[in-house]
Amino acid sequence: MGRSNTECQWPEKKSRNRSRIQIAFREISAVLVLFPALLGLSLPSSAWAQTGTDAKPDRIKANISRVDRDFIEANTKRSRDWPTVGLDYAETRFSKLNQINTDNVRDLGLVWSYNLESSRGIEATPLVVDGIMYQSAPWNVVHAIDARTGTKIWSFDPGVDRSKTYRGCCDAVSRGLALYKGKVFEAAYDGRLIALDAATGAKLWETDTLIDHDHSYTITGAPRVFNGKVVIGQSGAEYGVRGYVTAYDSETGHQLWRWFTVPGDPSKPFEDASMEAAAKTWDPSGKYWINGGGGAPWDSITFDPDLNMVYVGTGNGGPWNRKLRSPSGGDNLYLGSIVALNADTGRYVWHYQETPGDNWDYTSTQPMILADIKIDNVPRKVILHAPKNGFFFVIDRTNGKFISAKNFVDVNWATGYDANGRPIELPAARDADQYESIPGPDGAHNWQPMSFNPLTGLVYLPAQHIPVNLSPEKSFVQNAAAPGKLGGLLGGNIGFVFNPPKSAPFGRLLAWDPVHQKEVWRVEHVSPWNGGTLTTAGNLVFQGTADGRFVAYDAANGTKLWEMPTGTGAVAAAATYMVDDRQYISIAVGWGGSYGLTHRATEYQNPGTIYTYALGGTAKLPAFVKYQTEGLLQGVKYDPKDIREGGEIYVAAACVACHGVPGVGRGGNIINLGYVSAEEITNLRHILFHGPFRDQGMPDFSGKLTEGDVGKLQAFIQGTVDAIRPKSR
Ligand SMILES: O=C(O)c1cc(C(=O)O)c2c(n1)C(=O)C(=O)c1cc(C(=O)O)[nH]c1-2
Ligand SMILES: [Ca+2]
Repeated sequence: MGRSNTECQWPEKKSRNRSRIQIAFREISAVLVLFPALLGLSLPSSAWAQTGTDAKPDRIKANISRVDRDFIEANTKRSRDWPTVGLDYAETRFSKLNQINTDNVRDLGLVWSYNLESSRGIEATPLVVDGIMYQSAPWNVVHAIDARTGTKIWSFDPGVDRSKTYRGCCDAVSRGLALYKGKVFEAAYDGRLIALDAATGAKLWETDTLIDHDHSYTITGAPRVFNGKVVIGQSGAEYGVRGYVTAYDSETGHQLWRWFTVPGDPSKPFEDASMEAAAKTWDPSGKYWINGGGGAPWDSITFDPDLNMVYVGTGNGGPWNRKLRSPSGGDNLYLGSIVALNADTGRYVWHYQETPGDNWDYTSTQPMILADIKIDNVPRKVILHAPKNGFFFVIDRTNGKFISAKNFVDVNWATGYDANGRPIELPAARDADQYESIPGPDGAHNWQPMSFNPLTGLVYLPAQHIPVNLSPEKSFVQNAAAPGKLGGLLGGNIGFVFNPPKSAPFGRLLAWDPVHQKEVWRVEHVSPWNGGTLTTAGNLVFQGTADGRFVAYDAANGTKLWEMPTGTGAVAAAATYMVDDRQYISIAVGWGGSYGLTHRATEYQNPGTIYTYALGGTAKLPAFVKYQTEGLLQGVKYDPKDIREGGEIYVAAACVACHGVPGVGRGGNIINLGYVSAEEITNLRHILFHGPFRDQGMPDFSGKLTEGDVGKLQAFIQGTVDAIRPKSR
């Protein structure tokens, strides 16, 4: 599906006189987007006018105590509140509110803004019940806010050790919170599940959800709560972990059940029959269990109260390259799958594997929507899903049977799915020594939530194209992963690639008809990595964009009806709710996440901010802060013969993942090393060894890089910048 986008070109194609090396390095910035989150920028925090709150703890306690299954199901009928991350159990992000609609949306104005005082990605949709808003920010700082006025009620900082941020691949993000019977639940980056008193922010209990701390586990996903159980997965499949989901008692934090996504060491007893079955699809000669095999369920978990099933979206293989993980092949269950579990026991019920034998970081963790739709005039209970691999899936959620799949952007790894729901693969995608992966590892759709409007019958999907050249990693050391350690990255599929991808990246908003599996309308954006969507009974779709706008479209045809600037790129999805009979819309903005670490599409770098809008709102936007850097790096001494080896170190030590390619692009939410002062690069050893940015998550390279490596890195950084510096005539 999808017209090809030929008018966009890589910028370098327009200029002719560039050396091969600079082109290579430019393309690496698009290639390697998935490693430890390092430097943040410290931002000035502006003063925000706030007008107070009358939200007293007793009132909050009384209201949030009501949030249980009955409340959430009742709210699904009217959408007055936004009590769960995806609005309802089905995670439709379709609000029945229509006070704001296509006729009056032009009168939408700002009511308040709230400074989250952060410089990293904001990915969470706020929860709002009875006018009390709960928002999670980077490193899991939780804010409780009066939604009428934007006044802080309380905030809670769980004290995540920021110097360990490099343990995760893709920024210090949190995808949201959960509410249940008077408590706020959050899963912290360091693996703790924490219950807070919704009225006061006091910690009620916390539990360590990680099975070990030697492997590089983190958590970025939102917990889900149902029937007194808090369910959470974790992240780390780029770094060698074994994925699992666990349910905890919402009152006490005691573990109730756990289900692993991939099998463990076959010489030990299997945890359950589903693991025994899965092990048959892995080649034990890969010794995959030493590093876990992957499958980290780092985002989507949904619940169907009627079927009493929990649906888990599982992650990619670790390492990505199947030849290293499972040398003789195999589907490697349950990577890249949707798995249904019994909600009471966590026992496996069914699975559908969207990407058998993953080789490309094609996770199925992307947000699911449970919908009841008619297909061939027969009512079906389905899951709508657009995982990274570029196909839109409709799956029967009662039994996991494949109904249909269609690519929603161009893909080059498979031509389609057969009637049994198996992809028809193109051999080059696994066998080529160098392969332009489309979709690339950032996916044709990533975690940015889609929404489904039953009135239009359309899914609003933030789609993208970020091609990446993959090549088997020559220096890969089997089962020796450790972030920030030379040669220890677990990609296994990312060599030092010299040729740029042939196609240009893009981002677009798609309106997708899941019944007929076809695109109905699209909006082209200036950049990939745009926000999740919200749709309403006012016939509207709302989306934040990478280039710093919050936009409303007509849900039927995609006509743009309204927009406001946001002062930074927006990636999270918005929420809407009623307070005192007035409909509000809130979005938390803050540029970041995997692609956002190294790329940007705005000239502004405002701190993470919640914007709240209503009809007739007249509040002023906060001042926008220009993104500023030093000029192009100049004057660092180096030996040109060190450039190439320095580049290999720059890739292997994962510098490129957070800092991009020196001088190519001016950085995402982390600085590009081509735009810092010569002193900083001259003194690089002081930054690499026991350096000053450890408290922002940069690894300490002591003992991992040598003094000689430092000189080579300096050569690569300054040499690359010199290669691309515009020549004076
Ligand atoms: O395999 C994993 O464990 C894992 C974890 C995460 C994460 O926790 O954020 C991401 C990914 N993979 C990933 O592949 C990916 O594209 C990605 C994007 C983002 C983000 O927040 O922007 N996280 C992640
Ligand atoms: Ca991944």
